Amino acid sequence: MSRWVACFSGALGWEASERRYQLPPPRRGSALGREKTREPTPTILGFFKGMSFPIASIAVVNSVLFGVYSNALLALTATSHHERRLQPPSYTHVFIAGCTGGFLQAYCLAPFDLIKVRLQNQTEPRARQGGPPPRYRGPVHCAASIFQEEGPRGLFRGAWALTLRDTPTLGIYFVSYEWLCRQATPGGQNPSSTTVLVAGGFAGITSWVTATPLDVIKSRMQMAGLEQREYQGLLDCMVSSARQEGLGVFFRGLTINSARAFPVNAVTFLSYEYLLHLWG
Ligand SMILES: C[N+](C)(C)CCCC[C@H](N)C(=O)O
Repeated sequence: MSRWVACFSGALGWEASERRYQLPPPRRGSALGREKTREPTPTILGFFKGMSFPIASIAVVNSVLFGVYSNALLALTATSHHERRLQPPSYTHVFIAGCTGGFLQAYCLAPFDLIKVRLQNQTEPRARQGGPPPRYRGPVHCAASIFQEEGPRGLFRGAWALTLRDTPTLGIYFVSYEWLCRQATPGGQNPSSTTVLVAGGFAGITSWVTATPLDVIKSRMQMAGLEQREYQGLLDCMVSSARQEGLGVFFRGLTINSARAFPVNAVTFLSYEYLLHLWG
């Protein structure tokens, strides 16, 4: 039980905006014929658009990830968290446990992630006078509309790409974290808070670097239902994106993903370790 509770530490993670992944929007008419619409004044709040929902959902998702990971590691190694400092698990076991956690969390994450991507890509500003109302009024309305318009399976659009993105990369995530902690910690001792922060931060970067190509594809597939653009599947999305925009498309958002990954995952691992220590 304590292990699952500890996993709520993950509530600290959230994901950056997805707008960067989409194709550039079509130009709106020439300078002469351009409509005079009043754009709302940009505010700092724009950076937090659509964030309340991911923050709430990430608690559930990270609980599943860290809960499955630590229980899978327990089943594989038969050693508790405390015993592991003296009998460290093999990297193969860490990788398998991480992949298991990644695989299961991807399915819980899929509908939340889809709603987040759709809301973040909604470009109609709420405040525009006389403009079209936003397609989705909020997360619940978004979920209900997807369900109605695209069916229950619509809520799992892009879930395959998400599973492919998260299964191996979360294995890499936990292996990097373990490896970095072991490098900086004398045998048999617990890693210091600084080590946990730095190792967690770099583990986040490593896993996002490896996940970014499939992250781009996943987001495009999730938007496809809305944009009336159908891809035949994952491979078709990859090939057509690469054809139209070159191979660089697979690394779109890499810098921002990595910059965000360091603090988020540093704090996630610190709270995970701290809570396990408290209740483990
Ligand atoms: C596997 N992938 C790279 C997608 C995520 C890995 C880190 C998970 C963390 N919650 C975060 O959002 O950074």
